[in-house]
Amino acid sequence: MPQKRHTLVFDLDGTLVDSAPDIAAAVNQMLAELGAAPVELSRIKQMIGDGTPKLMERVLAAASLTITVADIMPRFMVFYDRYATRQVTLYPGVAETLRRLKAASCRLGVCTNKPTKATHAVLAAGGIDEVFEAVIGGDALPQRKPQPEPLWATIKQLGGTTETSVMIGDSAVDFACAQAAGIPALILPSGYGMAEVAATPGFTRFADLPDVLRQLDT
Ligand SMILES: O=C(O)COP(=O)(O)O
Ligand SMILES: [Mg+2]
Repeated sequence: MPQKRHTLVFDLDGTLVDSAPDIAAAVNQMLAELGAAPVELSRIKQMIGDGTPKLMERVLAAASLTITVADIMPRFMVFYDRYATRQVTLYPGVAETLRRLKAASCRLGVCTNKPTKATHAVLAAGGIDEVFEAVIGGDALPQRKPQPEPLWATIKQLGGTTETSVMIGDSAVDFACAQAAGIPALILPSGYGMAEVAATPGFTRFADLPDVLRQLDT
């Protein structure tokens, strides 16, 4: 029997994959085209987690550019898709742990604020696309995390309920989304959004997940 909470919904950027170098490359290629100076990777990491429009708003502010997000977005997405899988890596233990959970009859989904096209490209590049039965990207619905709708949609596609589900993420956005949706969140300490949210005690590496899930039942 799988554990009580066996519908597992994962965040992508900063949780399953280290995608910040690719996102930074896309940002900085776009800035170069606009004649602006690059933004450091460490700063860009702090801008990831609320989706690409918010990322762009923060980048434009950091670079003191007055062009609007709406005007620059189509061009940024060209760079975003071009660079999406150049350097991306899975965090240690991710592929093995996901397969282990799947073998233990868990249903796995992704609920990310990353745009859908790049999400599928990253999952395929990491060789983990077939373990997920539901993938909801940041542009899939009118709402995005921390609003609960994309999380509820992922749970529904997985055939779960709020009683069977857990969100696994790396940021205050994931935490707030899980709270709004009415399910527990497990937050890793290694991601991008750690300035405003505490990591889940005992969850220091992705490979801890099966043990942390078992403890949720007790
Ligand atoms: O694209 C983003 O801003 C973040 O994506 P995430 O929801 O997978 O962390
Ligand atoms: Mg994230």
